[in-house]
Amino acid sequence: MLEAIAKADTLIEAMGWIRRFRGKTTVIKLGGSVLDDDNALLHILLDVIFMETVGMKPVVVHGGGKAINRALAEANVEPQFIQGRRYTDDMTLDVVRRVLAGDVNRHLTEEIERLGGRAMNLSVHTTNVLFGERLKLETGEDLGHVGKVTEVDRDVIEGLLYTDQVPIIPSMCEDRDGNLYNVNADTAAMAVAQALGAEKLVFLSDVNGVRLDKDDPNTIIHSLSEAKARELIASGHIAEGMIPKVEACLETLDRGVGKVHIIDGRLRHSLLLEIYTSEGVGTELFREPPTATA
Ligand SMILES: Nc1ncnc2c1ncn2[C@@H]1O[C@H](COP(=O)(O)OP(=O)(O)O)[C@@H](O)[C@H]1O
Ligand SMILES: CC(=O)N[C@@H](CCC(=O)OP(=O)(O)O)C(=O)O
Repeated sequence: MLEAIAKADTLIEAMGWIRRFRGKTTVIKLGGSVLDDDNALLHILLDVIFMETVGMKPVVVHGGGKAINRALAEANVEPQFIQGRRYTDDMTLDVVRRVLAGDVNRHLTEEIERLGGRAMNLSVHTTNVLFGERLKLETGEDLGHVGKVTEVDRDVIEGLLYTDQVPIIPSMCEDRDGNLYNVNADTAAMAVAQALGAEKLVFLSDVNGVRLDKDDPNTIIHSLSEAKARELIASGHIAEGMIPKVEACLETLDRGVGKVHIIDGRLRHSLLLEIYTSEGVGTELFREPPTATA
């Protein structure tokens, strides 16, 4: 009996948070690292279903870099990255379309349905909602079929949210002529969060947050200002895959998304802990208010 009462207490405690976020959109970015961990993924998807059940509006944008690497290895193709983006030739684009917009996208959708939630896959194989153009690097290097999102079909996404379905969106886009592009999933999530004016954008990765020393979890920075983040990128403390993630966070804050977090997808219920506890988990990025001039 006491145990049941404690459970009821927990529900009552959560009521304030549930009220606060009911009807608000949260964009959740799932990266290759958590997509590859079945146990972590199970608990993330349960959290997503819980959010949807209590009236929040979760939208999932996903990558699948590791699954793409595996499929390329089977075809004896060595992955090639330029400034954190995958060089994407015709053959690689076919793999990205099959693996990311096909297998991974379908798997996530089917898992949510299997666990009792409702989800809809919005990919280039079904209904595409991400439109864009070829990405040109300032250095002039050619990335092949790599794109950036310039337009998001809000109506389709909001239509699903209205009918309590979780949209599942892979990081590919299409241009006006029907050409397909491979998009970095962090930047795709950023574009979706901006277009929807999301309350929150949460990146689920395989680290506990942004760290001062990338190999030491104890050096996590819980609250990171824009100026400090830029300093850490310039000094090399923020490196590799964390660079596009932090840059996407900063650009998102510039465009009116309420809160941006990088959290550990392997920590059980990290998504719920982020939303329903005052301390939160992981790293929250923020912009300093403009300093008043005399
Ligand atoms: N300062 C840092 N703090 C935390 N992680 C960092 C940092 N600098 C580089 N990283 C690396 O960034 C990785 C996360 O980026 P990435 O592998 O692209 O994740 P995902 O697949 O989840 O998108 C971490 O596993 C870590 O190795
Ligand atoms: C252009 C580009 O680099 N696209 C990425 C898209 C997937 C991705 O970003 O996946 P993660 O989030 O798992 O890293 C790629 O081909 O790997």
